[in-house]
Amino acid sequence: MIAQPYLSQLFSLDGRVALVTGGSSGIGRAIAGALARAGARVVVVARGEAALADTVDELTNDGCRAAWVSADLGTRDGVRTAAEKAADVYGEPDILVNSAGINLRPPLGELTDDVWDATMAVNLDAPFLLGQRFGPGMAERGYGRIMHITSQQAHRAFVRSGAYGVSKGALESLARSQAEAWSPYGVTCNTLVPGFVRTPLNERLSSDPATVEALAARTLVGRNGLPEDFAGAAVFLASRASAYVTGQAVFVDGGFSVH
Ligand SMILES: NC(=O)c1ccc[n+]([C@@H]2O[C@H](COP(=O)([O-])OP(=O)(O)OC[C@H]3O[C@@H](n4cnc5c(N)ncnc54)[C@H](O)[C@@H]3O)[C@@H](O)[C@H]2O)c1
Repeated sequence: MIAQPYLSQLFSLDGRVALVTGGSSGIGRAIAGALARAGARVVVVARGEAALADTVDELTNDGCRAAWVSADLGTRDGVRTAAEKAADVYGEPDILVNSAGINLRPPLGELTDDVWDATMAVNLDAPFLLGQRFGPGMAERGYGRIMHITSQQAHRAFVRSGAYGVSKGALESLARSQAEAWSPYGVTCNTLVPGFVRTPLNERLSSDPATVEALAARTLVGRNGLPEDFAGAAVFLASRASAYVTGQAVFVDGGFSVH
């Protein structure tokens, strides 16, 4: 039987350090906030200093411990430099959340090498490199939580899936590889799969009310997602409560994927 004090400790992130890429906007920002409010010290890594500073101000004003690192995760040097700067703040992370992502939407027929490379760099290479940098240390310390934010497009074709769907499908596979390598050492690796969430990522799609309504109608809950919908799942996957959950795709999509 699980005693009550033990149950609340299960979800606590006190003493943990988290690195959240894309933590200055949308889903990543909501996750960074949730992890910080659950007790973690959080470093947000993204592009754009104003949004980063604003995110960290919000958290520190709320009594949380948070810091930011500005980086271009679209280059390998950018990722490596960001990783070292982030680790300098509170030490190596126990929790790594890869939320930074881009969705350039040319149909496959019009896809250039440049769009392909840029998509893979941010959506797939950066999560891989950060995992390689921090996963072994987590395994050595006996506790780690890696989460990647993927997409419905990892699981089925959509209009203009192009490079984006491929990058997210590969990220699902990366999570399983990481889970296979590190789960025996206390490091779980999972993905969070959103439905449609209005954020700067899909500004153009979001500006068409008919599309937004049609997407909401495809959920079982009857509405599109909000960044805050990811808070609970992220705290669960970051905490000791999820010790036996690894290599999984956790759909936070209001039932979109099963409707
Ligand atoms: N919004 C949705 O409907 C939706 C659906 C499925 C999947 N996703 C995924 O969720 C994740 C978060 O998306 P969001 O909707 O919150 O997007 P967003 O545009 O609100 O945030 C993206 C974040 O990534 C960062 N970023 C982008 N390119 C970067 C780069 N080169 N270097 C450093 N940082 C960079 C941005 O600075 C920002 O913080 C993405 O991986 C996205 O693919 C979103």
